[in-house]
Amino acid sequence: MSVLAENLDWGVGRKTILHDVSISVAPGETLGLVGPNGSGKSSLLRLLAGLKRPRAGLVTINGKSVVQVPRKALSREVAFVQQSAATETSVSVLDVVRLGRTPHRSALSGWSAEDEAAVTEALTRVDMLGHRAQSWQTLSGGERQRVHIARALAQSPRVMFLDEPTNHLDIHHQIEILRMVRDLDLTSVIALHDLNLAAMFCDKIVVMRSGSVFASGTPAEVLTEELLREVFRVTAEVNCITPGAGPHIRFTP
Ligand SMILES: Nc1ncnc2c1ncn2[C@@H]1O[C@H](COP(=O)(O)OP(=O)(O)OP(=O)(O)O)[C@@H](O)[C@H]1O
Repeated sequence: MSVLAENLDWGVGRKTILHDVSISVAPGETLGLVGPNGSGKSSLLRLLAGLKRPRAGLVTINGKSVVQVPRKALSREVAFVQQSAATETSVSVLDVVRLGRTPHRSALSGWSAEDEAAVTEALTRVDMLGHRAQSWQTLSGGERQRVHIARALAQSPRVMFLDEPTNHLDIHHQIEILRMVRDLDLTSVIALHDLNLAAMFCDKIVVMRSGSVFASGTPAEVLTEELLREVFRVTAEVNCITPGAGPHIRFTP
């Protein structure tokens, strides 16, 4: 499914938070959203997921305006892993991931073998099946993050929005989660702070600055030494070590 944002404006009160933002994600593509703190990445993801309405502009997923699709129907296609999402504390890991199946069930339908298979597969993919009976409250920060990703996967979405999904994760799980999202047959938009991971796993990168798109393109086109200096205020060497792979950034003191 394609995701298209056209000329989005959004703000709170008199404050403009996003201005004239346009992005386009082709079916199956993984788009990385990068930018300094406060540049508007989470706000843009909320607009893309239909949780907020833009003041101007339009978000369409597969040609349909997200704010016009009923929420349950949207949840069958679109999953959103939000930053530090909260969960009721007195539930098990399995309960949390089972919630991901809600959009696919009606009031009358029982728990099906398909639901069970989706939950088991999601837990396996994030390496949390062995924790399924554990209370969510007792999980570590990285384990909680992986369970929230599993809940989104259990939705069997065709589009996924992820807000800093690698937060709290050790380097093995950072790489595994991003590899999995890239390799799944879905369209994804991922807000990320680690520019080397963005270069490794994203087909395209959009760089946000002060609520607007500063640059967009392939990692090699976008992640230049000049852009890193101008947008992120860091000096770095950018090298393409392996032909065909993304650029590698070495930050210099
Ligand atoms: N509801 C709100 N009311 C007032 N200001 C807001 C609101 N939501 C976001 N902002 C402001 O909008 C700007 C963009 O915030 P946003 O969370 O989208 O940035 P971000 O790029 O995701 O940042 P970070 O990298 O720190 O997570 C920030 O300055 C933030 O303080």
